[in-house]
Amino acid sequence: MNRVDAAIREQRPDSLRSFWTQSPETIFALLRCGLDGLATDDAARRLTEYGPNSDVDAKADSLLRAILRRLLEPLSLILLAAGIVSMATGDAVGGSIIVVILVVSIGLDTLQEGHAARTAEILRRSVALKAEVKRDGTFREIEVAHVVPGDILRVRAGDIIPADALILDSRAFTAGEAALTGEPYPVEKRPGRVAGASAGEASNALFRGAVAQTGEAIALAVGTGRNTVFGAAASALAQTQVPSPFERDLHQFGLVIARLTLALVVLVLATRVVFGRPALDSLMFAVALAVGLTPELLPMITTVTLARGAMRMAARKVIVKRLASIHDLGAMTVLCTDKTGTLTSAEISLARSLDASGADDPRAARLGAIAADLGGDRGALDAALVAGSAGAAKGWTLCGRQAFDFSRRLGSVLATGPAGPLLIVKGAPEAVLALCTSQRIGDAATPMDEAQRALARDRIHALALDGLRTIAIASRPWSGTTHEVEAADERDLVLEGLCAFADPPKATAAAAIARLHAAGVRLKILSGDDPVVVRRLAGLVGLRAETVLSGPDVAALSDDALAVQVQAVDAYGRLTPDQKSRIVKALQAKGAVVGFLGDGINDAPALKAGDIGLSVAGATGVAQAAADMILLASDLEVVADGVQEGRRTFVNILKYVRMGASSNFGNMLSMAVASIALPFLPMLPTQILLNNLLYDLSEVGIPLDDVRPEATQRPQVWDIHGLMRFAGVMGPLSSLFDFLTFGALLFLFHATPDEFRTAWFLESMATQILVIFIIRTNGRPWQDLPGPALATSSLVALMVALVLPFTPLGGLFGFEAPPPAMLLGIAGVVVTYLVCAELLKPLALRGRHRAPRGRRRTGWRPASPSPRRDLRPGPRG
Ligand SMILES: Nc1ncnc2c1ncn2[C@@H]1O[C@H](COP(=O)(O)OP(=O)(O)OP(=O)(O)O)[C@@H](O)[C@H]1O
Ligand SMILES: [Mg+2]
Repeated sequence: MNRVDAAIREQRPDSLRSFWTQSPETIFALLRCGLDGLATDDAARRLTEYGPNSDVDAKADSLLRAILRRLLEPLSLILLAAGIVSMATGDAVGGSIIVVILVVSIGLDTLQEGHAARTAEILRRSVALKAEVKRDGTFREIEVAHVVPGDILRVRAGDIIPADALILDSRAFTAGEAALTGEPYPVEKRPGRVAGASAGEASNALFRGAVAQTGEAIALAVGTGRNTVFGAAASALAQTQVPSPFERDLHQFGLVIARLTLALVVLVLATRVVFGRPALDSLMFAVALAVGLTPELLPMITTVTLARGAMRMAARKVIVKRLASIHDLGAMTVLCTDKTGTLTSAEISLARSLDASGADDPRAARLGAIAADLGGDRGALDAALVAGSAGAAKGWTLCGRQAFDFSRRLGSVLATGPAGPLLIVKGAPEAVLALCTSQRIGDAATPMDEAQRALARDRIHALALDGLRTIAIASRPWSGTTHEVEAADERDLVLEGLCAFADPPKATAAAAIARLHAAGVRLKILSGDDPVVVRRLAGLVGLRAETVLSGPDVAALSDDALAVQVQAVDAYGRLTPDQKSRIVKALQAKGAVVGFLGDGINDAPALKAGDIGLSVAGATGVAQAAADMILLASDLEVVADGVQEGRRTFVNILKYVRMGASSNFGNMLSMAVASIALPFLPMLPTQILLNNLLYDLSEVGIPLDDVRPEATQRPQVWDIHGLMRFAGVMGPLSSLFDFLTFGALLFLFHATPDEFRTAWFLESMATQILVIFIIRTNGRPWQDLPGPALATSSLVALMVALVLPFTPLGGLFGFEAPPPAMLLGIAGVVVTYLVCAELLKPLALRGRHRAPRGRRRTGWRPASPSPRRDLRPGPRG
């Protein structure tokens, strides 16, 4: 890949370094292209020449590399070395067994994980962002990765800029480059040569990774992939993902186990060496012990479980971009959503057009349509305006524009029509009313005073009560020469009237909200729309709607006060983009796991702030880029389905973690103690490795295991204290039975070392594997049987473990068949252990005192959405 990079750099004419100082003609010549864009075959050729417009797939793990990565882990290296040493020192069989076991484990792991990761990647690609480029003379959408230098791009508000490009034409275009240049405010971009060589001065250039905030631009792609001014930094920034709470917790868990393992192994090794036991044997034993203790399947189990979760979610129309977010979705306790498109249908329609006195008059809608057609955004409102007055913009030309701004909630267009240039302002009614000094009634414009403004507000209120959302249209005849519109031009306006839109709730919304609520997820509406419209909708879909906080209310509250308010209020209106993310943070401050569902540029900050960002296919690029998951159908039903899948996935990961933390750890702990107490090794290193391999094999079915619906009823939160409690009960229980086995073997059956090891191997395998059936469920094992995959993997592993010692192959591992009486004794221990484990399980799961308050307050027990529910015992699943 580096070679390709270097080759591109060589080919790239130096003058393209600061391409914005060049004229378009020069660059057209350099890149051998033109205004009409590229032909398909030319583009394909350039794609091979310049490489894909993406960051070099450094992470694409080849099979070989995946194997090497595992082999180069310290434990594997030690094992490999140990195997080679024993082969060299005469124990050819022992040595090769170690090597074979190592190879099989790594192979199993690599295959499983590789396959899972690939399927997840394919799904993720299916929602990759698109770019609009001119190919064979017409604009079409292609994958961002296929954009090449020489392409003519069209970027519009809400897009992520796909490549470094020189602007050829623009309309009220501004770009947000904060992540690249540090400039906090959107900068205006327009054609025209620039002399300055610094990127900050390049007002005629677009940079890959920046965000198109407003307007529209046509530009010539100059640099793609890493070969851009901000290079890899741009895309790295765009994709920076702080590890999710779940990933951090898993990592933490791995660290705890690793430390314990290290301490134990060093202790065993030191003690044995001090007591003069053979050094190589002791080292091998210690290493085998370490292998046995390491939850080495954890990465595989989580990846496979999450990837399977992603596949199941895809079948339910949710595409997962960040795998770990599946768990976060299952943990979600509050879902914030914007209104249009999720709670209401995306197709808003124009219902009425009124003049300033409230009489029906098409003029307001017609002017709105002209503004929307000539200089609108891609939002639903503008689409409805254009559709509502077909052909209104005929005969009008655009002269200037002030793009719609979500903080000011208005935008304007300067257009020349039959009667000369006219400034048309449209936006949220209160924002536009504040700028009007007169109003049009019929054909006459009369002055507007405070009383008339109040009348207009009453009219808007009445429309809102009917469920109609309104925007206001105002105008001002333009005198003098036309130029780009500035905010200062939006004064002394004539109120033309109101456009009212029908935006009825989706038929499915109320049921989906009820379903989410039953699953412990509260819904909150965070809208930029009129609080009255929001209140009405909230009532219709079954949310608490007595109080609706509006943007100014929110602005007046301190962070602490807001954190209190958000607990009780479910509906918010007239929020700015920043207020949306402020509310998300306020909810998080009180321990909620917050999801945000939105589709607009105005939703991007909140999508980033939320623990899980959800967007929809067809949403603006920034929203999709900021989201962790993309819904293929914009419907809350889909979210509810996804929540179920997220929890299901988590329950399965937890099964493995619980097993590792209790049964496996308990067994290895007894092994360590026995190795110090006994005059001989309690199990040979090869036997421990075999034990570990078979145990891993038995758990391979966990990602595919069934989960009972009860187990996914409440949000699932990782809880390290709960896990410790579980391990604290189940671990010692397992060790206790191990010691009973030792005692019986030594003092009752007077076992020889080989018989001892074999008998203990059998006991250890049987208890470790069979206890899966108990630990995997919070209910009774016989009422909640495992899925076929887990049943098969565990029973096959168990069969191999139970049969192998009695076959000729068993001799190679140093096994010696124990006498029947001893076998019977072992069977008795196993059965008693399983019964005790089942009896003690409720204790391990419940614990006597409450876990501390806060984010991770409960474990596999459900998190309670309200304090009242806290008092009830969690359902058992
Ligand atoms: N294209 C537009 N033209 C005029 N006014 C607009 C336009 N887009 C938005 N507005 C005004 O700004 C307000 C906020 O915008 P918008 O409704 O898109 O925000 P939102 O938070 O995404 O709301 P929603 O929850 O409905 O999706 C609107 O209620 C409307 O008054
Ligand atoms: Mg919206």
